[in-house]
Amino acid sequence: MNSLIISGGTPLVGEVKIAGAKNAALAIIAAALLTDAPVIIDNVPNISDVNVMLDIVKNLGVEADWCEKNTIRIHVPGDIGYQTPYELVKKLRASNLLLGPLLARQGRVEISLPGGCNIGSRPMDLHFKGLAGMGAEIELEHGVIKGKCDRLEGAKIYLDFPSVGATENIMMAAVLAKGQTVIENVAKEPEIVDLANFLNSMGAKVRGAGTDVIRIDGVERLRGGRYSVIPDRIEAGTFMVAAVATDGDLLIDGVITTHIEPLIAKLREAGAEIREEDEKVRVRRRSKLRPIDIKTLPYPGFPTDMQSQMMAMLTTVKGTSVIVENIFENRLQVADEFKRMGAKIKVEGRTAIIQGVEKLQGAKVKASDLRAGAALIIAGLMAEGETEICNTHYIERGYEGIYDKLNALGVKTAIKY
Ligand SMILES: CC(=O)N[C@H]1[C@@H](OP(=O)(O)OP(=O)(O)OC[C@H]2O[C@@H](n3ccc(=O)[nH]c3=O)[C@H](O)[C@@H]2O)O[C@H](CO)[C@@H](O)[C@@H]1O
Ligand SMILES: C=C(OP(=O)(O)O)C(=O)O
Repeated sequence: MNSLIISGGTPLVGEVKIAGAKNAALAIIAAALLTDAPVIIDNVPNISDVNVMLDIVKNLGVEADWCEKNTIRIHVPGDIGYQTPYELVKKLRASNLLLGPLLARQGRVEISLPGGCNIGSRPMDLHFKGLAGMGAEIELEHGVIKGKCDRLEGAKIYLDFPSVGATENIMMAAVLAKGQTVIENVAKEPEIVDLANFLNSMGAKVRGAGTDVIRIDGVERLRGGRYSVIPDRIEAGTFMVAAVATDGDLLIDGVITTHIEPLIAKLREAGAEIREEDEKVRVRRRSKLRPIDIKTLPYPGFPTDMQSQMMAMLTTVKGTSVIVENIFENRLQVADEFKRMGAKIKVEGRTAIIQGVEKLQGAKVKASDLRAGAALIIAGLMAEGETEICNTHYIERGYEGIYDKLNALGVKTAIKY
């Protein structure tokens, strides 16, 4: 497995362009299976998660290819398969988003329990409950989710927790169902709204995305079309934190600031200056950084996908910062890697107590998930000397052209094979 070598001590200075949102693009690719007509999707990030998703749908018999840089074309002219192989789905958590579309389209699905990063137990009970409420029979046999149904029927579904994936799966299943589906206590993430906008652009009737209740009136069929994915708020946030952590000065192109309000608030509280300039955001320090407390929560709370990067930044902020991780129980494990670099962090259950140190030192460390990898890049940039980050495949899951972007900002990186 490859490692990334980073020479520390360079403030990030310059301009960086943000790619399309991974988590919106993955759901939209799955949703494109709901129509027989061709669909063109623009602003798709060219990252390994998207390429694995394309391989999975191609394996089902779907035409799915890049037609330009960041543009894909998906076409499902007729019947497709309903079984997805373990070898592919083990690489990608979001492969579970095929459940709703395959049930709606084919009336049948067999998909191995999805893989992905080791960030927590990640059950799928809410996906199953919602789909079963609409008439699907779902069971788990030898690690394979098996589902079948006649035409799904609209239903009233309450989610015990506002799960992003469950909201998306139920939404996608409901657009072709008979009658109205009402989903309560849904996730409100911007990627949910993007998926709803995409579905509506194809003729679906989805209302309320971005609020607690989504209402979907099922239609007979969807048409094709062309749609552009929203910018990736987590990639943007990662560069924002990196700019502040390295005492740099970055102009970030492609940020919808309303999508990252909790991050902006926390960075400002820590001493950052964040200014909007012509649809770009300029980020640098305003003052010496101060310790802060963070609690991760479903949107519009502070995103779990930005927690590790903030922890990296806080390792050298004088005083005591506290992070509570409420979404994924294993996401504080990155603290052990920061400790190899000289950080002082105590983890108790879901809480990390960070005592700021003067400096981090470069070390050999290991990414255990995508955002931990991104956070270790930030720590490597902050540290004295060289940092070697093992398991770069995690980073490549979600950051398009990350090494080139860093190099363009003056950072020396190398890949060790
Ligand atoms: C591809 C994608 O969009 N990934 C994002 C999505 O993941 P994902 O859709 O998997 O995250 P969920 O919102 O479903 O999970 C949130 C919490 O709900 C729990 N849960 C979820 C489903 C279920 O059936 N039962 C259950 O208990 C999970 O264990 C977790 O504690 O949202 C997460 C939370 O914002 C992000 O970190 C991921 O980047
Ligand atoms: C956890 C993430 O993604 P996934 O849900 O695809 O594992 C992430 O993007 O940080």
